[in-house]
Amino acid sequence: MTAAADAGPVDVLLRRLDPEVPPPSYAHPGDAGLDLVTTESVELPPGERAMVGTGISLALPAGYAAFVHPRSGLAARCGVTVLNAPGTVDAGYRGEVKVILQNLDPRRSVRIERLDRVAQLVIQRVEVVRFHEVEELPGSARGEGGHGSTGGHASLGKSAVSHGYASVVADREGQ
Ligand SMILES: O=c1ccn([C@H]2C[C@H](O)[C@@H](COP(=O)(O)OP(=O)(O)OP(=O)(O)O)O2)c(=O)[nH]1
Ligand SMILES: [Mg+2]
Repeated sequence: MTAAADAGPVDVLLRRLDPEVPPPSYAHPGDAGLDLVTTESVELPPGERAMVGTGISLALPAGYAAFVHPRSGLAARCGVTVLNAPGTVDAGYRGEVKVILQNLDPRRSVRIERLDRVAQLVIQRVEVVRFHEVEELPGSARGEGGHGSTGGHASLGKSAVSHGYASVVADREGQ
């Protein structure tokens, strides 16, 4: 058993702003996400977004944050995702947790009903860092390579694999 599992659950203060909203709970032991319902009914035409309430507010312990993630079932079935995924709920935030939903289906309108489970909250420990500004950063195996430097996706074609993504972008821009 790990040290984290030994420590047991982290205590989080919860306020329910709507008595019909169930307290967030894990569907199965060991799940990372706590389903969030919405208190609002909204119609989302193709491409549209809406910020909806969840009927809860939290006081997370210092050193923790809650992240609003999409639900994969809603995304796969209806094309509805969380626009700013993952939304960040700061430990000091005392307002209602909101979800910014977007319908990415290009054709179908999606109706969200009050008390539908629309997103999931993942609560995690976060580090507080202190920056030390320097003129030069220490070297590393990766260096400045990024954004596809290790090889392109098949759909980018051969050049992406042989030259890296940066040169594909340059080709497209006619450079
Ligand atoms: O999906 C989200 C994202 C954020 N929030 C709340 C909690 C968070 O602590 C606060 C601020 O979020 P963020 O920092 O992402 O937004 P901002 O645009 O930077 O606003 P601010 O200037 O208030 O920080 O809004 C939510 O309820 N849901
Ligand atoms: Mg902010």
